[in-house]
Amino acid sequence: MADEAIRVKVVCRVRPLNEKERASGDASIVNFPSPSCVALGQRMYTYDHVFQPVSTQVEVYTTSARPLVKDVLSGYNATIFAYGQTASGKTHTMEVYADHSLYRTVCSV
Ligand SMILES: Nc1ncnc2c1ncn2[C@@H]1O[C@H](COP(=O)(O)OP(=O)(O)OP(=O)(O)O)[C@@H](O)[C@H]1O
Repeated sequence: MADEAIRVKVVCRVRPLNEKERASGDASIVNFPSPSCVALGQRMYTYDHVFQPVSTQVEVYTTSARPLVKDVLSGYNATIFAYGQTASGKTHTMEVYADHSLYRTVCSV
């Protein structure tokens, strides 16, 4: 199927370990064998794109949401939703404008 005909895209964002997790000595078991792949031990999961813990809000917005904003402004419908277990970073990813460069990016679409 041609890429433009694929109407649903799934991206995965892996958040960094938080302070509490680091303080308890937790270690990440997630590996990134390719830009679209997450590995948990022997299990591999493939997505349209994978954002590693170092990814920024700007990177996530630019890759995932910005094209849809353009489509919506052209009169098309689009939906973005976040799915994941509690504290996995859904709110952070959807709502946190942590730096001013993102705001500029949003404003300039
Ligand atoms: N990419 C990230 N970089 C830094 N901190 C993050 C990131 N993603 C999430 N966090 C932090 O992890 C914590 C949990 O994130 P968040 O509240 O977004 O999770 P959630 O999936 O919305 O949780 P819930 O389902 O319980 O509402 C927050 O303190 C948030 O600031």
